[in-house]
Amino acid sequence: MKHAERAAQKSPMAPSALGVGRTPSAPLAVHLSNVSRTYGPVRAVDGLDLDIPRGQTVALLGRNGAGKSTSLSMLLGLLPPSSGEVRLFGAAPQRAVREGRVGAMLQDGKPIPRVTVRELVRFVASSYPAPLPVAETLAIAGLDELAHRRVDKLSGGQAQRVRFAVALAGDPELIVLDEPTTALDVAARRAFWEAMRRYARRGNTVLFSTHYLQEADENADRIVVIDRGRVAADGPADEIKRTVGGSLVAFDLAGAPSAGLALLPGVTSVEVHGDRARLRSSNSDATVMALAQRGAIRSLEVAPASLEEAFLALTTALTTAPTTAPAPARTQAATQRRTAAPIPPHAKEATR
Ligand SMILES: Nc1ncnc2c1ncn2[C@@H]1O[C@H](COP(=O)(O)OP(=O)(O)OP(=O)(O)O)[C@@H](O)[C@H]1O
Repeated sequence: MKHAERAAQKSPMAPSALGVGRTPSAPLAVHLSNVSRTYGPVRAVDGLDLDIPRGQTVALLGRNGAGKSTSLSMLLGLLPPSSGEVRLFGAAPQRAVREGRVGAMLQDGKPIPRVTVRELVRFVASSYPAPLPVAETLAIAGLDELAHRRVDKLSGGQAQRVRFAVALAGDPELIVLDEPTTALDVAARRAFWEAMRRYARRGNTVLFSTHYLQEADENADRIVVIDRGRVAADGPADEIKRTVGGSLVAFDLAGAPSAGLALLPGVTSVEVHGDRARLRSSNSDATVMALAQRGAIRSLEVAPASLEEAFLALTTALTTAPTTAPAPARTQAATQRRTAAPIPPHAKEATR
């Protein structure tokens, strides 16, 4: 079947084609409304709102302990929220999972010994009401060549693609991936994302968490940054970079003092490494003019902030325990205000 046809079948316009016993289509694949989860005194997720329309690929970013895995577990119905509402395709997550509409690849999970890749995928597919044909699953996951190999004898990257195939076997419309490429080498990561894009091109919805910001930038239509269990930013990568990250202005101090740089127009943070100063600016034109007036333009460079810069501006380093008390919801204006916060000096090490 052609991709376009399959995508059309999965559209809200064609509810009858969704498979035996599936609940009627809803426009949203994912709906989380004011969802919170506490573990004793730790508030891991704190009033999270997230709507994902069908067909979108969304990356969930956040520092260690930000609440990503907890959010994904609640979304999949594996963990009950302390409060709030979780719906997948307009129904309870357990129902969507039972109907095969959701596939997941979580952080844990060991391969079953002594079965081949094809046998495993066939077995998993047989447990769903309307599975994807095994050959199609193997092709999407890039496992044609490995179909006859034992799953417990594969490399880490190959095993990860098998886990992806297992998540695909029920022909889900939504796939949830928790740090899917951790510990994979560059080639294995590339192969994995190619497989994921083949799946997404069929009109499916993808939600993945990652610490590799470049992967999010390259593979997601939309990025949701979580900080202390809340949404700190939500939008296309370019928009987040532009509105949150601002620009980076770097120049050689040439022996001049760095005092006062933080007070220049537009400057929101200052880093000095040896003789090189790096300023983050929300108005690079004004910053450069002011530097020119100081005569500080040796080896001047102006560049848009990377997603990593924006991410660092948005998230708080976990130097202390995660929040144990409710904090005010972060609005768009609050997000903008946070741009003014200096980058914590240790922040670069805190993200991979
Ligand atoms: N089962 C648990 N019991 C107690 N606290 C937990 C439990 N699971 C998670 N937490 C705490 O909840 C917070 C959020 O954890 P979570 O695993 O959701 O974060 P994460 O963003 O997925 O982190 P990472 O990037 O390190 O995987 C952390 O402070 C963590 O220590």
